[in-house]
Amino acid sequence: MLRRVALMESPAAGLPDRERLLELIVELAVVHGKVTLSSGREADWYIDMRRLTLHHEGAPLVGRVMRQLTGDLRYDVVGGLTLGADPVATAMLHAAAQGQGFLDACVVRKAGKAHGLQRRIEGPDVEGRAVLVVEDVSTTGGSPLTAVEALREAGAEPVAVAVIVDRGGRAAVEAAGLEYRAAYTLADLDLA
Ligand SMILES: O=P(O)(O)OC[C@H]1O[C@H](OP(=O)(O)OP(=O)(O)O)[C@H](O)[C@@H]1O
Ligand SMILES: O=C(O)c1cc(=O)[nH]c(=O)[nH]1
Repeated sequence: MLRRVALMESPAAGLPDRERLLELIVELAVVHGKVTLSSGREADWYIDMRRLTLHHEGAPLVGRVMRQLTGDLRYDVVGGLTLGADPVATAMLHAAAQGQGFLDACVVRKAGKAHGLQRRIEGPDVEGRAVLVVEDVSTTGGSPLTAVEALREAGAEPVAVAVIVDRGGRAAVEAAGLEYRAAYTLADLDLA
């Protein structure tokens, strides 16, 4: 029990994981200024989650917070559309490896590879397995839904979509009949 409490706190700041991760997102990832989003839409701010998910303190926190967010779901593979999803999935794999049980990760390519084994989904085989689809930030929900489609084509069963920050993807994912979980909303980041 003592060990579990210790794992849920960020040693660097002495804060609970969820609070420290939120601090880091605001500090490292939120950028104000004109940007074009993946969907082609214009926006006045951007959340560059790669600055967080590839950060020495951010990555382990991402793994623990996302595992806590999805602790009641049954899945044994985690992954999503490359590139944003990749460090989220591997952080969760490492968090799981430090606890009980196991978790494999996968990477869904944006397009199938033309050489080598020509796989669209990289990593251990996902056929017949329950997969949690993840994202760093979700705006239209298009990226996780592309991953869901590719995983189904490969014979996997996507069980839910989990994102670190929801920028608006919930409606599309839920309309596609999938459960959607977000660790933080725009209100948490004072961006709503
Ligand atoms: O909800 P959506 O409208 O799909 O937008 C969000 C996506 O945008 C970003 O990735 P991006 O498309 O910039 O590509 P990258 O992961 O290769 O950086 C982000 O990592 C999400 O995957
Ligand atoms: O919609 C996007 O493309 C997008 C928004 C955002 O805040 N961050 C990001 O990486 N992508």
